[in-house]
Amino acid sequence: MAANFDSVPILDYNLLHSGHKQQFILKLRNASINVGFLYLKNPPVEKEVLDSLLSYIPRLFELSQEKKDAIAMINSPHFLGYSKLGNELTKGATDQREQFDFATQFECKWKPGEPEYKRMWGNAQWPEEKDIPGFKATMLSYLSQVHALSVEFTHLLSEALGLPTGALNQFYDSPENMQHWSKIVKYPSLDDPKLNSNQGVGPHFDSGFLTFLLQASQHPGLQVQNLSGQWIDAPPIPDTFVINIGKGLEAATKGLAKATSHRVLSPPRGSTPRYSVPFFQNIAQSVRVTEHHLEFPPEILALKETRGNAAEMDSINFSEYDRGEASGQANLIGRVKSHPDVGQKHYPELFKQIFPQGLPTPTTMF
Ligand SMILES: O=C(O)CCC(=O)C(=O)O
Ligand SMILES: [Fe+2]
Repeated sequence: MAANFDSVPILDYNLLHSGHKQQFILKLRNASINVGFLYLKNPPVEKEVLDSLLSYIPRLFELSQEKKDAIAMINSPHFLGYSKLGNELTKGATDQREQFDFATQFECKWKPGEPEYKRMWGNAQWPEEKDIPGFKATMLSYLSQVHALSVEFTHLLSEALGLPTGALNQFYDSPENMQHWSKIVKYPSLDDPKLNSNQGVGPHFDSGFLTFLLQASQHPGLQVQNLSGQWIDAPPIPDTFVINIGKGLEAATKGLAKATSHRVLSPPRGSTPRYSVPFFQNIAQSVRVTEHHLEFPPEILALKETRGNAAEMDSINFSEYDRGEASGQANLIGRVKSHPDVGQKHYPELFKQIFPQGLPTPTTMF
């Protein structure tokens, strides 16, 4: 029997600084092995920065269509920029969300002849300062605070999995050689005449190490799939982030830490839009996780056996990690599948391998 879950555990960051670190670590062990998701209450991000970001989000989407299109993702070999509603696919079906993909600051280092995936990291496209003064600075300080938390979290996670504190550092390059992604997402309600399904985002796994999600409005809609395939609600809880494990971390731990499928349902009729801000922690692009071996204590490995494995899931996969691909390549394939038009323009050879028939016709699933 698989160890199933029927809710997402809540871990209080304050436990770490009030003499209860061990309690936190034990909860993190359970969450990472058995659930793949957790809420982090009282995360160490300044309230001022959070409030400022929250107040910018509706204004960002209220920019004119012309200004949004000026920074469209199709301009960017880095898959950064604006995607209009219905421009993104999850497992071939259209997602009903509008979004801006941003990232931590990074100058593209790719040179012709080097692996293509290195071209994927580079400058974000930002709206013009005069159109939304102060937004870029706010977003960058938000990203740098969440980034600091993500580094701390990999250390906590190492301890939770019975490893030395720095054991996961081998998957990282020095900070100036790393880029991490984030995006700001709007899910319109079913009142929007442009919607042709309730798939805010379809069932999927995240690709990287850890995701730190800010649910930026008070809407339910996020759901997490448990081992028997049921969808468990993960509604917004004040002063929390939702943190989940990506396929990269799952592969690096040979399935001990679990990546969990999740999705978002569009807000119902009569509702205001739902907003969210995920931060995706990357690992070094050249790392092949299959070449790294982590030595877990037997009593921790035994917990994986007790958990068991999930039934087959209707979610997109990142099997490239297990096939020995560089993590950058696994991510690039994921991006081309999600944004085929951008892939076709900037990575035509890879695009042809993935979509030999040309641009896919999206399916819808109301
Ligand atoms: O918007 C959300 O709450 C989740 C988004 C998500 O899972 C993703 O973009 O990977
Ligand atoms: Fe996700």
